[in-house]
Amino acid sequence: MSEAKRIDGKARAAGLVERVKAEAGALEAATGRRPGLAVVIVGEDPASQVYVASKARMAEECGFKSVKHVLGAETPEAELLDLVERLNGDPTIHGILVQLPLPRQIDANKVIRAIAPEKDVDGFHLTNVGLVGIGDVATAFVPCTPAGAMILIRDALGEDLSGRHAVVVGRSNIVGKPMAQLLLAANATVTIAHSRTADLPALCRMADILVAAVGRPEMIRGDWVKPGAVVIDVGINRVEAPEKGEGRTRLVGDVAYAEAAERAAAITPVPGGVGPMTIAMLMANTLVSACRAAGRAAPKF
Ligand SMILES: Nc1nc(=O)c2c([nH]1)NC[C@@H]1CN(c3ccc(C(=O)N[C@@H](CCC(=O)O)C(=O)O)cc3)C=[N+]21
Repeated sequence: MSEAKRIDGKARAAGLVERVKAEAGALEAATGRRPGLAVVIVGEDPASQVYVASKARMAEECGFKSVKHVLGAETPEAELLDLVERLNGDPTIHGILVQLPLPRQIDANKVIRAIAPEKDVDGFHLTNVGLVGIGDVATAFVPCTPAGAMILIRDALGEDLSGRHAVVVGRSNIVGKPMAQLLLAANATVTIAHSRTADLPALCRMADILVAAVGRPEMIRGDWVKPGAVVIDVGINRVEAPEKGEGRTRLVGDVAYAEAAERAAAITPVPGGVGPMTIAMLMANTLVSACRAAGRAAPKF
């Protein structure tokens, strides 16, 4: 039985971060300006706290100014909108990320629309969504998770995906839809599947590129994978791990890794796959925003 190549997203992300760091140094040397990233978190969700902490750590690692705003879980929407307005007007801040999900009293769509599109390093604002929609991925801020996944796919298969069938399982605005659009922009033939798709296993077996973004632990089984496929697992699910002891947990993806690895040509692990790439792309987007604000040509990632 042949074993798939394990795609090392952690190492690839570290390489990207090194490049971001070097470019940030060059920007500062030329203009005296440092990229600035503001991360806003509302409420105390422990998982969110961990992600926010790693984003702040990585920003500092890149030599960025990094600010974190932690607001109480009961914060009114108007107060968050005020903060976004202040960050929009702050010339030392080039990227604004409002951690999702938000508490129920806050309309996330309204908040995202309040972020200045040129500081929307998550790529969630309608302007950036529209730019990706028309295929202008060079101008847009592309959402970090699909952007990072796309780099791994290009590493495996090259720039041009003509003739390849990509199946994206999941239709969210933050992963599934933009992922499909990026694959289309690279000339892949794209199918978007979701919970209402008929015979999902059979459809997945047709995929040369299989992207799993459903949020269901190990839902995609080994026999759903076409032999030789490239499998990108976007899922990050925390499950109980009694084998590690009472009350312990571990992370698994949306793909049953060991089974799928027996058939795939290449596959991303969880952890250590798409997750670290997401954070690296956030740094890349923030650097690009700072370069644009300084009127300098931005590097391509
Ligand atoms: N406005 C907004 N933008 C986001 O980009 C955003 C968000 N809200 N809300 C939450 C999700 C989640 N997310 C992750 C990023 C990296 C890892 C990551 O690096 N994971 C590591 C493992 C981390 C661990 O061990 O817990 C890995 O996969 O190897 C995970 C999750 C970004 N998100």
